[in-house]
Amino acid sequence: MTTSSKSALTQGTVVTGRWNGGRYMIQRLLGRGANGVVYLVKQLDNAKLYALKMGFDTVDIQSEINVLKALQRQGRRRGSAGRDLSYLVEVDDYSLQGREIPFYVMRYVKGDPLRSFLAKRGGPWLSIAGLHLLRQLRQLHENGWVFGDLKPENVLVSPYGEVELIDYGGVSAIGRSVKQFTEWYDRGFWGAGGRTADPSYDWFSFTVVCIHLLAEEPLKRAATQLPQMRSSSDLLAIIRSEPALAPYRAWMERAIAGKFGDTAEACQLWKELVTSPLSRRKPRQQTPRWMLGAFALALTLLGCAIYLTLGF
Ligand SMILES: Nc1ncnc2c1ncn2[C@@H]1O[C@H](COP(=O)(O)OP(=O)(O)OP(=O)(O)O)[C@@H](O)[C@H]1O
Repeated sequence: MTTSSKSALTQGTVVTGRWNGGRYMIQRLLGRGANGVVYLVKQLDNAKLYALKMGFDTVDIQSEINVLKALQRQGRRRGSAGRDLSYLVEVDDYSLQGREIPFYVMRYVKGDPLRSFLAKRGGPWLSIAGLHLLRQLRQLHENGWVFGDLKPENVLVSPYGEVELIDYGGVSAIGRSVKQFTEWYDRGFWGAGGRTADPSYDWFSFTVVCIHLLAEEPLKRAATQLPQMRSSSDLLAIIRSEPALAPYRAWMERAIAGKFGDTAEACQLWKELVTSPLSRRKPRQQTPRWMLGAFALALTLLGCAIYLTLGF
């Protein structure tokens, strides 16, 4: 695909599907990645907002669509009330300057990427967002898929810590090779295992994502060593020494070693640590009064989110 599909469509442009005739008006650009451009659009028939992704490459976007369709079918078959049933809205082509550009329409996820969410809310919110993220991964794994390219940019978080995975371009069937990955979060990069798609591949990436978000500097130092020096021991050393990771230490050691029975167990253990006293311990140093107030408010909000998530 040439630059015509890579350059952004302007606000107000109406994208009409060639085969189904769906009409979507571009509201604004949501983001741009390696595989496509994503717009916020309004469906003209019902004025609902959606996210519309236009692919740069027909093969890449088609494989993403195939995964989303398969997830939808599996969700229907199992009668799951999961999100996948409504995530993919429609698939079509858009004719632009004599070219057919494949696109798909999906649910618009209103949220912040994981990094900005934690920057706004504070590190302890990783407990709740992490639990939601693990539940999303469990759903995928139980349906026979591995997410593969797990990284902070592919995780959008709602104000209460609910999580949506976006970008299904890296999803692979369990047992196949992981088809898309990003160095730091890749088990192979750390010499810690192969790139066969199995649930433990995602547990590993999940752990490096958490380390990246809570202990960026030591991770950066370890990742920029010579490849022959790099190993999972570097990650374990960070996990064991960084105070911000202390609440998650035991869980992360198991994740790096791939030692959960399945992702349901990984979720259960994460849930237990989220509710353990260590993860809720308050900082001890002298803190200005206004900051204590803000901290108390943040703790209350976090408490509410945990309450809602765990369904007490
Ligand atoms: N459903 C959605 N709702 C809201 N925003 C979205 C949605 N899907 C994607 N985005 C935004 O668009 C950006 C690019 O989307 P996406 O990651 O799917 O593209 P990509 O080309 O596959 O990216 P990558 O380079 O990571 O492979 C995302 O970072 C996000 O900000």
